[in-house]
Amino acid sequence: MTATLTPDAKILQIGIIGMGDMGRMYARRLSGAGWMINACDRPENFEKLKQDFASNPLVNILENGYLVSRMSDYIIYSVEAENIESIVAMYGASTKVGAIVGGQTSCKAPEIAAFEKHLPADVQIVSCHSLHGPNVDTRGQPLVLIQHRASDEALDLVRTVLSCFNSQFVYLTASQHDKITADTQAATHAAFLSMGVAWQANNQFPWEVPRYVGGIENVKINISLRIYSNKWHVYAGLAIMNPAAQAQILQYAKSVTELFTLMVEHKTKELRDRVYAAKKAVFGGLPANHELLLSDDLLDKFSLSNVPPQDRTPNSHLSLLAMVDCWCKLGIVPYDHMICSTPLFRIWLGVTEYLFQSPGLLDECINVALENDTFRADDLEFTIAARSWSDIILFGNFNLYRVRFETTQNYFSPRFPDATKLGNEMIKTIFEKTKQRRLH
Ligand SMILES: NC(=O)C1=CN([C@@H]2O[C@H](COP(=O)(O)OP(=O)(O)OC[C@H]3O[C@@H](n4cnc5c(N)ncnc54)[C@H](OP(=O)(O)O)[C@@H]3O)[C@@H](O)[C@H]2O)C=CC1
Ligand SMILES: O=C(O)C(=O)Cc1ccc(O)cc1
Repeated sequence: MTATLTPDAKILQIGIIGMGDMGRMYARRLSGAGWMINACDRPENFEKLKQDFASNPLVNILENGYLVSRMSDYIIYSVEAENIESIVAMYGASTKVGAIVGGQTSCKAPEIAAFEKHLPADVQIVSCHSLHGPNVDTRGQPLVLIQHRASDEALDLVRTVLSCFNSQFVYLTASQHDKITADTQAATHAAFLSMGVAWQANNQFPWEVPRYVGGIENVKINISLRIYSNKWHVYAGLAIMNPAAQAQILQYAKSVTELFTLMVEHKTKELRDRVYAAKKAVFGGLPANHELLLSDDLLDKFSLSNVPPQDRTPNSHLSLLAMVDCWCKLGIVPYDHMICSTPLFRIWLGVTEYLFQSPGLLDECINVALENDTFRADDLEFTIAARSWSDIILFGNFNLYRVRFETTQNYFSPRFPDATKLGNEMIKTIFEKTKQRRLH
């Protein structure tokens, strides 16, 4: 290791390759803590990036990843997962002798494979993953560190640099990371992506529809719009490139289809037995005094709609019934994965818990599912959407994923500013409210 790798020396130079949403957030926060940053995006973005960071003397914008790699002691690749192999193939050989390299991609198997293939043997590998989006307060959020090919000293250095986020470090291997994040993210995203496609297919903006009123509906709308306001490749990458994720998404689509079939066939006993078996598997281990993570009062505050919450229409909540059924079929107890939970996952778990554990609500939902056609057309489109997302992901088709995602993104885009504002508030409030009893 070179002399510059002393943890407390801020002469250490940090490289960031890929100055998109996450790269910029890292550059701002790390330079804010006094670290010197060398950063680049694609060469064609050089001038614009230079202008954007002109007022920050600690961020040195360079033309490309060769220059960043040559000058920096700890380099973070913050690029699209789909392109990690080709980008590391370009710049990896220029990495400064003895430096540490890591990546921010959401799926670690391809990232680590690219590092092993293209980085010189003297380079150490410590990867990371902030388990939240670029606009979330980093404090208290999980930040995974993967000491893959590195000394304890190198891990210490990475920890020292990233400690300014005040996140919660979680130490995992790459394969543990991929397995756990598949459990927390894959089916969660599939559910919200399917809601967006279904609403569009029925040509509706749900906050304008009186039956989409109330706490749980607010969460569905805000989070679905939040996902669609992000970049398509973030979700495509973690779903398509993580083999463990594919099994989850397939099972989610299967659960949606099978439950919907039981609903339209009015198979009361089968539906009830199946839902209650899932409830037992997922929530049966909770202590008797377990307090619900969320309450309707809390969630009623975050509505894009003008309709008062007391006019709530009971919903069949197919997306939530299927989520718990999916966890049950795969033997997943979501509470075991709180160490790798994103804000969206925690909220989604809170909502499922609310539906399954609030007295009377689950029975109301099963009755609506069997006897009431108010949500039938929505549930049909939701089922088709879930199947369609699972096909796209299983075929590994990035182009089709992009087209499908961006079509729905365009449809909802006028409401993104409002939804983002409301979503940030919602995440902040829920985070504060649940701080004392986060389940890890
Ligand atoms: N957004 C999120 O919520 C989170 C994302 N992540 C992961 O972090 C990574 C980055 O995500 P995010 O910042 O959101 O995505 P962005 O698309 O905003 O950022 C990626 C950046 O890398 C640039 N890039 C592409 N090729 C090169 C290259 N050869 N040299 C330098 N830069 C290049 C891209 O340019 P161009 O756009 O021109 O291709 C883009 O600006 C992804 O792997 C994602 O999965 C992790 C946690 C959360
Ligand atoms: O919270 C979520 O699930 C998000 O949508 C943000 C996100 C996206 C990708 C990640 O790798 C981590 C977090």
